[in-house]
Amino acid sequence: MANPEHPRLIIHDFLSLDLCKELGFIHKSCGTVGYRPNVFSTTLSHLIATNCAHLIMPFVPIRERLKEKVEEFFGCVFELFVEFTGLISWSRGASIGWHSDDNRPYLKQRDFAAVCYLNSYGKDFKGGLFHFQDWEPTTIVPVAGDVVMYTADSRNIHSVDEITDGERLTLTLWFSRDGSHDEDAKLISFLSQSQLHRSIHESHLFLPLPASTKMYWFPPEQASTYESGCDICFARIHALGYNLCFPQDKSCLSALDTSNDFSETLMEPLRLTRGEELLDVEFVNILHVLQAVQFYCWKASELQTFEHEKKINRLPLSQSQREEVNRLKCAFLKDEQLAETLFSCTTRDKCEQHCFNLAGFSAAVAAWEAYCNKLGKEMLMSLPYWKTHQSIFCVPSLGLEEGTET
Ligand SMILES: O=C(O)CCC(=O)C(=O)O
Ligand SMILES: [Fe+2]
Repeated sequence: MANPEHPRLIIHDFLSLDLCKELGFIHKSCGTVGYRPNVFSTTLSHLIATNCAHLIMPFVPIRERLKEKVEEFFGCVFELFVEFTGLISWSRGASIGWHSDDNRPYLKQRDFAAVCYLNSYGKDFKGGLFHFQDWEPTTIVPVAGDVVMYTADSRNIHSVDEITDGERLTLTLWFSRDGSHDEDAKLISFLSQSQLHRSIHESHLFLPLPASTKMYWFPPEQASTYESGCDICFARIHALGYNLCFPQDKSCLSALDTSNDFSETLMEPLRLTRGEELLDVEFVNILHVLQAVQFYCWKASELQTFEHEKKINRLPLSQSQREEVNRLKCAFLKDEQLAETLFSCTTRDKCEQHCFNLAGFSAAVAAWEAYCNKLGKEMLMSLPYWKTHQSIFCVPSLGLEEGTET
């Protein structure tokens, strides 16, 4: 039963560690610059907009379980709508002072919040403790898998300490009693539009399509000049020990030299380099590269047994490729120190972040494709049911709830 003066609930191990890692993969390969300084976010509508609608599938059972739990605990069965779902990460320097989550006129529809911690204090980041102003518990130490639920009103004034190292990651949902703020209805309409020309019977490649380059440029206020800061996708790739260059037959160097609008070059085919070597595989754009390297990071230890036919070779970098790598770095990583501050964690073992073997990486590229195709199929099969019910849910006949936690 909720304490009527401060209705809140903390549940440990609500999400499995693998689910936390999967959502981490989605955020680190699809996120954009967020709404506050040093904050990055991935919304479901952004996933749809970047041709990654299939990546909303892992959220579906979690949203359902969270909504049920909130309804049950706060005593409002079958009353709530999900108003917002998003992955939110905070890097060094981010914090938030005392506030309630409905504290703006445009946020009044928010009745309840659920914050799921996807990584852990002390291991993945420092700082970032959550505090309630009144009543117990006064402090919550974020641990991967735990969730805190509370009413969005002034009975639950809270704050988050400044992050001092690493990247703190959460899945945050807000719930409303007001059906006109139902996120599902908007998402389904957007999804229907975006999937109009797709059919379940065709096999598809679910390749990401970057949004406006401004959404990936940090810090955002300097987006128009591109004179400082970095592209966050580029920075994340770099933080994992990789660099980029163009495919052989392509010379975009002139664009880098002369045009201010060089940012578009990351929307074009790219290849990966590591140290003095080129990995001989072509990606359609920077988001494609980022998904592959983040997937490898997520799954590295499980890929030994994955059977596939994608054998990637490595070649020594030529002098001109080396120059190209450096020029791309100069263009998209104007402030290398800043990128390091945002996306690497000094408490973390660097070897863990940087380990690489070619067979594992080749398997990851193939396994990523299989993963996307599986989710894509499930999404396309679910969509007609979602449209009919105007609600996003696990369609039982598809067995989608198999992978969920209990
Ligand atoms: O991430 C958290 O622990 C809480 C974040 C928060 O208070 C908010 O986004 O309003
Ligand atoms: Fe909050």
